[in-house]
Amino acid sequence: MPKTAVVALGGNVLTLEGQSGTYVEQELNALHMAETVCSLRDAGWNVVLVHGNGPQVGNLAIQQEQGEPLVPQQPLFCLGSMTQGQIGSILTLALRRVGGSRIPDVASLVTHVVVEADDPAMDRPTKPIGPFFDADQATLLANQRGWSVAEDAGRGYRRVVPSPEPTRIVEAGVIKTLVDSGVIVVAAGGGGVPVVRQDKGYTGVDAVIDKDYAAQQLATALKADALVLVTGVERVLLDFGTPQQRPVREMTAEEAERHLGDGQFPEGSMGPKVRAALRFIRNGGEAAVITTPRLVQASLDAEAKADADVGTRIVTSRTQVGATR
Ligand SMILES: Nc1ncnc2c1ncn2[C@@H]1O[C@H](COP(=O)(O)OP(=O)(O)O)[C@@H](O)[C@H]1O
Ligand SMILES: NC(=O)OP(=O)(O)O
Repeated sequence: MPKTAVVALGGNVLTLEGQSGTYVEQELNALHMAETVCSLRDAGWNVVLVHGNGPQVGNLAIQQEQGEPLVPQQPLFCLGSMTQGQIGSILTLALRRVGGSRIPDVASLVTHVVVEADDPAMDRPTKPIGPFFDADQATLLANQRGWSVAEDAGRGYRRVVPSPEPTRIVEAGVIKTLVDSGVIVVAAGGGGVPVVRQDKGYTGVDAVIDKDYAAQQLATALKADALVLVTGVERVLLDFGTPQQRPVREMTAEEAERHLGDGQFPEGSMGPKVRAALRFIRNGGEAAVITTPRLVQASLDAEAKADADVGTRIVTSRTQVGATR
């Protein structure tokens, strides 16, 4: 029975820092990610890809604003579904191009994720979307357009929107059926389209769910063997951004919890990744990995030698002596 990895891919991996988000940029960046997924397939893993959409959904929201009054704006949750189509298509094309006959079918699934209507996060915008601005531009845009803006992990200012906790993946059952039959599935993109339960069915709410938390929910629901959080840094760093910063090769759940409690990982960047990894382990998962596309394969190798070039592994119990550096 092949193992299953749920791989979360940051929106910032598709639109790199300094890029504006053209189609060609995203297409090229997706090819790198496709190489990683194809190597995982070659190593016998079933793969579910959960992509971010922060840069893309924010760009789309600006395009919507510019379109007024010629065409009506669509709600934010609906823009989330549009980015699932956009990025799902880019990833599918990249996988087919890189994988050719090596890979089976690829399916990108519009996915809805249930949130609670009374989640306090709905009144507290925290999720950065769209382009980066300097402080003056951000203040101007906030005044002109009624945006909430905030500083994003030392990289500049961005629009921020509510980001409630995902509680259930509506399409988890069909995703499992596809994965079990060997299909590479792109699902819960952008954290999923946020919906709340109604008497009959669901209705969308204006928010952007954190894709790392949605990926964890999905990984737990699928009883996946690994949760892989792909981002722009090879390893999680302790004392990030200080002269004392140092990489972590392996953290037990207890250590991850302690470092989170000590405020080592900022909300809106590394915090959700470490918390998602921790939740996966606490809900029965074996190992979670945080790294760049280049090191995914090696990082999933639990037997990797102590000096191997790997990312950060979050595990139930220590596998390597002296692995936390
Ligand atoms: N403790 C830390 N260790 C490593 N990177 C950190 C840490 N704290 C903040 N970061 C920053 O967080 C970024 C990852 O978060 P983000 O860019 O939001 O992720 P995503 O790839 O999902 O878009 C890293 O590239 C790094 O700049
Ligand atoms: N939805 C989401 O978490 O997107 P990013 O990973 O791009 O921030």
